Amino acid sequence: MVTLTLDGLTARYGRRQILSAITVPPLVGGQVVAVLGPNAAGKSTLFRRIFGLLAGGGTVRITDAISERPVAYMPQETGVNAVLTVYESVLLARMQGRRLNVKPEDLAEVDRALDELGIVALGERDIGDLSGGQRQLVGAAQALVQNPEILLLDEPTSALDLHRQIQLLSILRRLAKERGMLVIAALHDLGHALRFTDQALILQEGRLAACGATDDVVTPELLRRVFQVEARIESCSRGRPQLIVEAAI
Ligand SMILES: Nc1ncnc2c1ncn2[C@@H]1O[C@H](COP(=O)(O)OP(=O)(O)OP(=O)(O)O)[C@@H](O)[C@H]1O
Repeated sequence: MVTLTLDGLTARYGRRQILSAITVPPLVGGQVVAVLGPNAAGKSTLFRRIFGLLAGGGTVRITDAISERPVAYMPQETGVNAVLTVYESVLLARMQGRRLNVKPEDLAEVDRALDELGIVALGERDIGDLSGGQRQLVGAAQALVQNPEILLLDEPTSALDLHRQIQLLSILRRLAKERGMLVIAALHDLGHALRFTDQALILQEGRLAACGATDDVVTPELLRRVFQVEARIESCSRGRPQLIVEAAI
């Protein structure tokens, strides 16, 4: 199974240090990992550093990958500056780094990604004409169509309605298990993190405040210390953890 190890990662913008020595024990495929933290904690910077868009100290080690390009990345903001249909944009994402020699299996993968995300009906629409939420699902399709072993998603649910948030997180969880994929997603909804993710990395001011099984790590004490909210975690009638926020501190 693919494994990602982060060892002493640092990153800076100009002279400003953003990430300080982020060391994370091996993250193994088949699970969903949440990257959590307040605004400006360094979540997007960590994704850019892992994907190689940003240089810095420390090492990003990927072991036991099968493909040559095992990582796909969906940024927080997916710019739309091309006149392409949704289908074309997802196909283009599929062909990244390869000659534009489209094979039937490439088209099948595009169909599969659109189908997984429930956006087949958007296929012929221009991406520039989509709503924010629709565009976010297309961004997820563009990442998924690459059949990555490691999928990095920067706030993939921020523009989605509640139904689609739950749908996308459920799909990611299923695909992680089915394909042995390592899904790493930045999330602001800690309740969703508790329900849909196996592990969590908590960032605070560019440092790793905690990491481990989400249930173990997201505690009232951490919510107070890092997220500055007074909150409880209770079990719902189905035994799932439920986050109840009392107040901002
Ligand atoms: N291109 C850039 N140039 C300079 N500073 C940047 C740049 N991008 C981000 N920063 C700074 O780096 C820090 C971390 O930003 P980052 O976007 O990684 O945070 P984040 O945890 O993803 O935040 P959010 O939850 O608000 O999306 C912030 O202080 C931000 O102002």
